[in-house]
Amino acid sequence: MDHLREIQTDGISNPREISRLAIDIGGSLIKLVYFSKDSSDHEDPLNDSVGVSNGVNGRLHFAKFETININDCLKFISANKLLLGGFQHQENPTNDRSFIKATGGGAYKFSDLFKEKLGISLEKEDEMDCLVTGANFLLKAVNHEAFTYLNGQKEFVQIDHNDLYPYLLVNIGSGVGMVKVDGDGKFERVSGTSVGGGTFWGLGKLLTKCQSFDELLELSHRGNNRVVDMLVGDIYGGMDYSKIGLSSTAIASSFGRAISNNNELDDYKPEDVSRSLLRMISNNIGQISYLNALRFGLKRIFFGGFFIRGQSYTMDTISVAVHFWSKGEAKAMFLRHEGFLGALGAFMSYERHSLDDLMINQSVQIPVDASCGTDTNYNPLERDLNETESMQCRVYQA
Ligand SMILES: Nc1ncnc2c1ncn2[C@@H]1O[C@H](COP(=O)(O)OP(=O)(O)O)[C@@H](O)[C@H]1O
Ligand SMILES: CC(C)(COP(=O)(O)O)[C@@H](O)C(=O)NCCC(=O)O
Repeated sequence: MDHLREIQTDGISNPREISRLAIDIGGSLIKLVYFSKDSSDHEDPLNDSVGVSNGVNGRLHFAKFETININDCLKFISANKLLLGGFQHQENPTNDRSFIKATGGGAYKFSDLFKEKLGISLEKEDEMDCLVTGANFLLKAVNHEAFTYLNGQKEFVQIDHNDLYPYLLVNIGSGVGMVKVDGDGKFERVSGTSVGGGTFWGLGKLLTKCQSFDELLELSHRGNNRVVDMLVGDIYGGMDYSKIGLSSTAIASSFGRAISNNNELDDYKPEDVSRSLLRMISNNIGQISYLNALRFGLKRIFFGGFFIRGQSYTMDTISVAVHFWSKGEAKAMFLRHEGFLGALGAFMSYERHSLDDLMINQSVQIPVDASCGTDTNYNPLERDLNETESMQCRVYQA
């Protein structure tokens, strides 16, 4: 995890310019979102497009840590002085923060630890609320946020703000939550499954003995699931079962091949096991998602959560499942800031409350000019942003 810290510190040129931190502490990962003011920026009273004044230019930064390494996260916050208000600090130097917005189960579990180690309270925001706020924010404010992925082709989706709702939001974290979203703050958690990212990582670790999630993913790239999975053709003597629409190469039973001989786990290559597991879990989530979309007549399904990690195979499997089961009626879409929805929602929640004590009435409006990675050689078609992205944005005074 150390490398994550190094990468993330790169973006902070002047720690005193950091302000407004929000945190999402999940079952597997801790996600941080924080704002840094551009050092050259002067508060600008002009903002004709949204009718508010005193905007501050800066960047939103994203960082993540494994929840089991929470001490690394605490050190990162401390070392980079993320708890000190940056631009508001100059105006009122005595106004140090005493709380940060936090969501996810860990906001409860680790509340005392934050108080003890950083002297800060975690102001808890509901996880589902934050997920939806984060997703709506990204879909409305960020160019090139949502994309489809089918047959290796990534295609960005133009979001029509007037025709965004309803949609199904599927967050694949440790477990999986499925939320029907009808508008800003209007949503219902309609389903979920415990077979999610934690299952892939946990089972994968036991079966392959690999040491990190990235290693498990790496293994899956090299694997062949057909060695482990039982295909329709294995059962039907190489033939399709065309009467019910199953080709001979369709998986009839994930891991089913392991019963057909006397092989032990050691007889299988870890990469084949990893690939089969990834496919099984992705396919299952795709299918359950489609069934829930069907329940409510939803055509659009947005997938978030760090299980996805921008992985072609994962996205392709989910997309194929949605496409297959819906007969092409429903569309699977993915989000570039996949794992940061909750943290972004918590960040946005500063706006919804009185910030008198905290921010001298400063609040984030949806940044109409938000765009991603503006000053790097950014190519949204090629980059996986999970680790290093920051987003140009503007914070407005209410
Ligand atoms: N570096 C990583 N370490 C552990 N799990 C990871 C990592 N990157 C991606 N994952 C996957 O992402 C899942 C967690 O996704 P996330 O959206 O952060 O959920 P949570 O809020 O439950 O932590 C893990 O269960 C695992 O499948
Ligand atoms: C309990 C949770 C909301 C916690 O969120 P997470 O840390 O997994 O992102 C999630 O794991 C979940 O929705 N699990 C599925 C439980 C179920 O519906 O069966």
